[in-house]
Amino acid sequence: MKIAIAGAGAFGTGLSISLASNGQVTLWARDSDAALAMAASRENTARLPNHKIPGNVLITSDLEHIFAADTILLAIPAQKLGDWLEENARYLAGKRLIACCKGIDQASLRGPVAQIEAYVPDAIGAMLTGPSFATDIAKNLPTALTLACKNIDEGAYLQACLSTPTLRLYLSHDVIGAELGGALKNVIAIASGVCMGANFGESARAAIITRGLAEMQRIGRALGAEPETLTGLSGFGDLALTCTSDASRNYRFGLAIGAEKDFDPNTTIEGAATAISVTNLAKKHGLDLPICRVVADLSSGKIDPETALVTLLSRPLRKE
Ligand SMILES: NC(=O)C1=CN([C@@H]2O[C@H](COP(=O)(O)OP(=O)(O)OC[C@H]3O[C@@H](n4cnc5c(N)ncnc54)[C@H](OP(=O)(O)O)[C@@H]3O)[C@@H](O)[C@H]2O)C=CC1
Ligand SMILES: O=C(CO)COP(=O)(O)O
Repeated sequence: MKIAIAGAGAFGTGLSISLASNGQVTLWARDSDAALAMAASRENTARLPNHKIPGNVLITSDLEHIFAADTILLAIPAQKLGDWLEENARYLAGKRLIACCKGIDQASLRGPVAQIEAYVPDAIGAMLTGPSFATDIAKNLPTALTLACKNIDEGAYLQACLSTPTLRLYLSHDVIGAELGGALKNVIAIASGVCMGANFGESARAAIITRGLAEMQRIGRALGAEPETLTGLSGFGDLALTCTSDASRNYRFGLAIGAEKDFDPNTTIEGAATAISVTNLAKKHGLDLPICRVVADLSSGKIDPETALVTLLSRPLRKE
């Protein structure tokens, strides 16, 4: 298997470091200066500083190197994936394309694998997702992820090739569940951060995490996801990590909203755009996802944390 990674952000770089323990890997950055600097210093100082990139990672801005691989990990933010796939579709036919991003596209309301299927129908689409900070992966700390692929033989092949002694992949055929878990946990992490930033308390955060999981299960049921996926690594596992750790950018974004502080607008915050996508998806399917809805309004500055709290608490009492 010839492995390439498109997207040299924190996650793409972390994955390249980890997968290099299995053999040669190609890492593609869209910016040629960034690629040259990384190749010279063997470090991604902008996105993943203080982690050495091994010599068997070819760092390039030349897409030809990506297209020479049969297996391409897509570590490009979810809102940018569709355009990238559309632009490069003719070179991606027949390849194994593994989405490593977490989100629902705002324009199409599709998850990452559905985007692959839409733009490159004859590729083998898969999803790599679950609780994993790029820094932990780069340090080869023990990590367990879900590899979801509808084609179970291809999935098993990818599981074997992309696992390392410290990166343990569990196989699933439930692509929709894996897409939804990764996407929604970021939305709930923002809510969790807002809760802590606004000093609503740890009990309230536990309620948000639990009711957030209920929203994940509600939309999962409507879209045909398997319940076990949403309580597995790619659902509950990633929700637990992201809702409780300062290392999460989505959680920190929520903290800043809660504390009414500024936040670097150049940070990748998948949950903000996805909150809007999910709210629209819920409308389309006649579902009530109140936490996702307030996160969409908080992220776009339409409401403040107090209003969000009143909105959530004043809803009619109901059965759990
Ligand atoms: N960081 C983490 O711990 C984890 C991240 N993920 C997921 O991985 C995905 C990427 O996140 P992450 O790497 O952290 O983000 P970063 O912000 O660190 O990097 C984003 C990368 O995407 C590139 N990029 C942005 N827009 C485009 C585009 N239009 N075409 C091609 N490349 C583009 C950026 O290039 P440039 O530098 O030139 O702007 C940059 O290399 C997200 O969906 C995230 O949820 C999943 C698990 C863990
Ligand atoms: O997805 C992640 C951990 O699994 C990374 O989370 P953030 O994008 O919030 O940093």
